[in-house]
Amino acid sequence: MADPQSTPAPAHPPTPTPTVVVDEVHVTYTVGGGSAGGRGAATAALSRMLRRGEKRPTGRRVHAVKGVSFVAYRGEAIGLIGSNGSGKSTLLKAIAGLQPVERGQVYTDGQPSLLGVNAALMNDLTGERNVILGGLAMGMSRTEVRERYDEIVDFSGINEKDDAISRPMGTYSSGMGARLRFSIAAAKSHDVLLIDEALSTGDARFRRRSQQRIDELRAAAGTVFLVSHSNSTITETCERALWLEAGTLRRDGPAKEVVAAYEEFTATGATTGAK
Ligand SMILES: Nc1ncnc2c1ncn2[C@@H]1O[C@H](COP(=O)(O)OP(=O)(O)OP(=O)(O)O)[C@@H](O)[C@H]1O
Repeated sequence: MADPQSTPAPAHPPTPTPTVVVDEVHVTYTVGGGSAGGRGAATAALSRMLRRGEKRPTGRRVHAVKGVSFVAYRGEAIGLIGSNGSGKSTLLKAIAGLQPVERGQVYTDGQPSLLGVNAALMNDLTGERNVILGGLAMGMSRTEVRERYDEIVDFSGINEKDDAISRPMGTYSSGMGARLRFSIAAAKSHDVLLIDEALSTGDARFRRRSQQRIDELRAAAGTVFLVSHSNSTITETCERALWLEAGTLRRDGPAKEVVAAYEEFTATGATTGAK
């Protein structure tokens, strides 16, 4: 009988589990066109009166994402790169379900969480209150938030010099705010974590810590998407990258190869669709 020690079972790589399927997605914004609601309602009404009889202008359409398709799998960290205005943030918002899709479909397995530099924390409240509210908003229980509180504050590093956590968030530098936001979001494991530029504002030490945490989140079977203009952050953090240009997917593959192609493209000054 064969010794089971000496004849290892044939290696069958585990079947990858899809977590996000983006199928021919189009996202369009309508800009202007005389919206009567909100802050400018009186001005809009006045300009309508003055223009009475003129043909009403229709809203200008910005086709931000144009037929993008890909499948993301459990355990992947995927970088999104591309010129300003190429549709990266819009695509993340569409995956998070925060931006309606005009055509096509987004399927996600589990709840996606979008962590943006502008993620809504309250400037008037202290860092401490924001950690609690942010934790609750992400679906943690009060007990979980209490248990993780010190860890979140330590991870953010914002209390290293003084007691910044007891100050209103409005007094933080943009880097400090971004670090606290990342720390709150990263305290919980996510099925699909979408990070928009949050890492680029931190200092080198914080970036290293964040990368480690992203690796842990991936190991906990999540999928991480990371939008960044730092090519080195993308290649250090992600093994796969998607390059968007003017709303279309130019390349999808190993991060190093995609970043190299993008660098070649930017070196020639051929950027299109820049804001
Ligand atoms: N709320 C909005 N209303 C109208 N147009 C928008 C809106 N948000 C984005 N756009 C437009 O959609 C296009 C894609 O923008 P998006 O922010 O997704 O690009 P991006 O690749 O994330 O850019 P950046 O690298 O500069 O952050 C741009 O032309 C932008 O002007």
